[in-house]
Amino acid sequence: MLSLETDLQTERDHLAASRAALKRMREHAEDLYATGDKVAGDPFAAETLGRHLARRIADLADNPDTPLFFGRLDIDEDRFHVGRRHVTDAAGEPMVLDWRAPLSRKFYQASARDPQEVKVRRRFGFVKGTLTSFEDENLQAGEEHGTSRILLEEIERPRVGPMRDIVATIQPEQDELVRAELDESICVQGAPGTGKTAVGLHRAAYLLYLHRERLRRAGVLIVGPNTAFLHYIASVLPTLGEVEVRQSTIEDLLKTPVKAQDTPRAAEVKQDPRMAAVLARRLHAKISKPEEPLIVSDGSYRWRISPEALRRIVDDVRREAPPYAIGRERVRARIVSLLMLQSEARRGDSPGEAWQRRMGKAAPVVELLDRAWPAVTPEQLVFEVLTDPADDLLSSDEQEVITWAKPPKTAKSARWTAADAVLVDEAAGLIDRVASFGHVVVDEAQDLSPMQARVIARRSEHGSITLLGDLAQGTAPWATRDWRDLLAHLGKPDARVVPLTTGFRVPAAVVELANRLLPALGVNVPEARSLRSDGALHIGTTESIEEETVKAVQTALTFDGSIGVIVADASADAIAAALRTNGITIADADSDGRVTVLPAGLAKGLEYDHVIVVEPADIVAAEARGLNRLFVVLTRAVSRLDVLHSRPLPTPLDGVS
Ligand SMILES: Nc1ncnc2c1ncn2[C@@H]1O[C@H](COP(=O)(O)OP(=O)(O)OP(=O)(O)O)[C@@H](O)[C@H]1O
Repeated sequence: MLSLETDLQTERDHLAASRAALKRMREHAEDLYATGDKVAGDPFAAETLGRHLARRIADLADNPDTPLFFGRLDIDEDRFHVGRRHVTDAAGEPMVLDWRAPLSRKFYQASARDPQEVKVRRRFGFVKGTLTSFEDENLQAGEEHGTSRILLEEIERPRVGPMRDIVATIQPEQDELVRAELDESICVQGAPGTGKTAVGLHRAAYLLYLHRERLRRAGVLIVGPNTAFLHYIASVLPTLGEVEVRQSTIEDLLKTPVKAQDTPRAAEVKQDPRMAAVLARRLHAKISKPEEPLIVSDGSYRWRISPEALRRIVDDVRREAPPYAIGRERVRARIVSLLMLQSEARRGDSPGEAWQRRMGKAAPVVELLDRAWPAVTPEQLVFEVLTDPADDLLSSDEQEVITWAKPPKTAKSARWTAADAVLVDEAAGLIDRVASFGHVVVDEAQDLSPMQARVIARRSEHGSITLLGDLAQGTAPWATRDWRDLLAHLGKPDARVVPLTTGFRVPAAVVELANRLLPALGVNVPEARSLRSDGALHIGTTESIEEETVKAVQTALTFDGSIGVIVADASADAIAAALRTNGITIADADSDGRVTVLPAGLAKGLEYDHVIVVEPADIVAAEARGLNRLFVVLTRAVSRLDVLHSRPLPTPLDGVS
């Protein structure tokens, strides 16, 4: 007992010393920042150094509630504390190792079967930033805790506020994915709550640590399903010291403002991959073979290029298949080259750059280009296709549903829909190059349409992707049923597909209930196995659904943590009103309350300690993939789930009580 207390005190001393060392590192960076413009040679260097130091200072911020280290490795006679960032003492000796350092990997991967030279692995328990306990595994003596108490406490803690990092408790199968190589694209098929989002965010942080310069230049992009979700995950990367990652929905990646709505049928046709071919064909149909010679004067001489030579140029460039606008410039450049050759032959010397530029812009050259390879904007191309979608790739019925109901006069006055915005992006990718990110993480990827997948493919052409999703949670009309199909649209057909099946969120009883839906969902995915045997499930029938919901929320408020009331989208306002009438504060943009009323359509990716699902039959009836939506909704609960219904439960849940 005495030795335990002594040990605890030694660790607390190390924590205090590490804090002091971190403070010293931060002060040093602040001093450098203050004198940066004196040491840097020129204003540009000063600016770069300034930005670097400002980032470094932000990196070194100490948050008293977030422990500086969470583990220790004893290897030979050395002890290494593992934490969120490197901390060194005044002599440069490590006091805390960053969790992403190569040596730290042993903290996550070592086991009694394969100790990897680790004698003892120690995990620390903290309460509000104070070190209160530790747990040792003497791996070389064959001692290993199946499921650590500290991990169980972490996953069973009440969830309030945004998502937190999981660095202290990353599991070996998650660690494999987090530390995959930068050039490897991976697809994670994970049942609800298996840590897909967590893995994706930690992989981004890991890659930024290992390939900082390369990725800072090319950028890292995280794509999530909606802004509520992005808000929920927004603080994970900053707590890991990474602030320069772009987080966006697919819609926000696109430049076109959305001002109109498609019918579901029109949206479905527009999101079909054949539309990519329709746009490409329409674009290339604009290219034509010159029939007339080009005759152009430079003020001193008149030059002539034969139709055959012009046709050869157009044919060659078409075969090289560059983006369309680059093709147009290539044709122009080759015409100017031919003119230069003629000029050299006649005058005996090479004309200068100004002459070349002038000839490239000469009216006859521009007229020829406008006929043979006319300039076009992405909006113009989509406008033309939606004005007259005649193409044998589409049935006449499909052509009809996507034709403008009220055709705008010009592309500029068009009111675009969300699916049109994707088509405009496709057209933009055909016309010009799109900048590629170094790495892209896509969450809830099962819902991407093929055309949306191509939006991502263009932005990750020279980078890798981490695709995260669950086929069982696909709710969009075009949601994929097979990862290979989606990976092909993403341009990464050979990516590894890895399953995750250990659930960290949803208690076993709730997983069991949700798994009853799986056979009816038409997808082939492994079932989840919950790590949590705690939790409570309650299914209640009632005459008055609103009254019962109010009662359930009042009971839920007697426990700790967040409460999510999930209802069919159309009933959300009525339920919120009933709760307010009964004096219950509901969280919204202006207030933080513990109770959220969530339309089922927005539940994806989120979690609440206590979930109250109101009238499952309505949630199922609201959309074509309503059963998949119910599967999502049922798996949001961390500790307790109430299912309230006045109508019969959907068939796969028949007989549960
Ligand atoms: N290794 C871990 N240690 C502690 N908590 C974990 C671990 N892995 C995941 N979690 C927690 O489990 C919960 C679910 O994780 P996450 O949201 O990443 O799962 P998901 O697979 O993306 O779920 P969904 O399918 O619902 O989108 C989160 O609260 C997360 O912090």
